[in-house]
Amino acid sequence: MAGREKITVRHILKAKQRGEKLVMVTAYDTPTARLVDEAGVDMILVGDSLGMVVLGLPSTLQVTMEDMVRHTAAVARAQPRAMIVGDMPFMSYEASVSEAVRNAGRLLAAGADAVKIEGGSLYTDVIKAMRRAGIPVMAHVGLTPQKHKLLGGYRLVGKTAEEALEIIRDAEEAAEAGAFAIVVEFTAWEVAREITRRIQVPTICIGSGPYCDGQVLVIHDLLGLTPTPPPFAKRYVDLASIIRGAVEAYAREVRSSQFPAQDMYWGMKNGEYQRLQKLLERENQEEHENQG
Ligand SMILES: Nc1nc(=O)c2c([nH]1)NC[C@@H]1CN(c3ccc(C(=O)N[C@@H](CCC(=O)O)C(=O)O)cc3)CN21
Ligand SMILES: CC(C)C(=O)C(=O)O
Ligand SMILES: [Mg+2]
Repeated sequence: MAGREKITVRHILKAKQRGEKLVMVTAYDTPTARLVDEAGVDMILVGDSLGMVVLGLPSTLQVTMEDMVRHTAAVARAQPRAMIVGDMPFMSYEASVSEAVRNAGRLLAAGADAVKIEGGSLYTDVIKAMRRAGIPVMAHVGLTPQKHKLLGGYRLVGKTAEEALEIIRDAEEAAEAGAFAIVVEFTAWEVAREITRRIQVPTICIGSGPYCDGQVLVIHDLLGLTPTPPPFAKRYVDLASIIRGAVEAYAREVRSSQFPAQDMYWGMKNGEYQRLQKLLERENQEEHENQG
């Protein structure tokens, strides 16, 4: 998508009508948000994958509103042209509609342009209430990692006609309730294609094939910083090797006294070192006099 102006919900909807693919990637901090924005992505997802790729947590279930507010604010400080989507963490929108709207409001106040919730049919009340509050909301269907315990792990979903139908209904009802886009995660490709054909709002896919209006990837997977990435995550660069190599070079140079070299340290003003020596000598003498 060309142009310099801030990307809004209108742009995202128009992209589908024009047949232009949408590009989304995660970011969790200011410098990364700046870089992915300079690369020209349409949307930055401050994902709750934060917990797994940045905070070292076992799953996304441990991620809190406080985590999401802090990292959404960090991304917003990059002032990206891309739309910032803040993931609603586990238990921030399930217990009640009013709590969901309040928590979504916190993410917008932190700088998000929209929020994302995991679910479809079961969350139409939440989607409608957010719309009523003027909060753009993205839905997320297929594999929903916050429900991995119920789903039985992080597996491909929609492989049977019954399961496929359920996912298609999720997407349709979320769109009907007012979601402006739908993330379709790790479904059989036919399911994502069917959803993409049936709904007016764009589908943003991850691990669900090419017949979608856009794609999303976790930045650490794309950069090669995830030790065991999901099978659908393409690694565009091996940053892990690059980082390890750079730090090994630094360690070598410190141990061999090559770093810091002459051009990387600085001295006092002319004559000041000699004056310092005299000051130190005088202090030494005074100490002796006081003792004796
Ligand atoms: N780094 C990262 N990238 C992601 O895309 C991502 C996260 N983390 N965390 C949140 C969710 C979880 N996702 C995942 C995680 C693992 C698999 C995966 O490895 N699937 C295996 C089977 C694993 C199992 O059975 O336990 C597969 O081959 O299908 C898929 C999606 C996608 N999301
Ligand atoms: C995998 C994407 C869609 C996500 O929800 C996240 O990064 O948290
Ligand atoms: Mg997420």
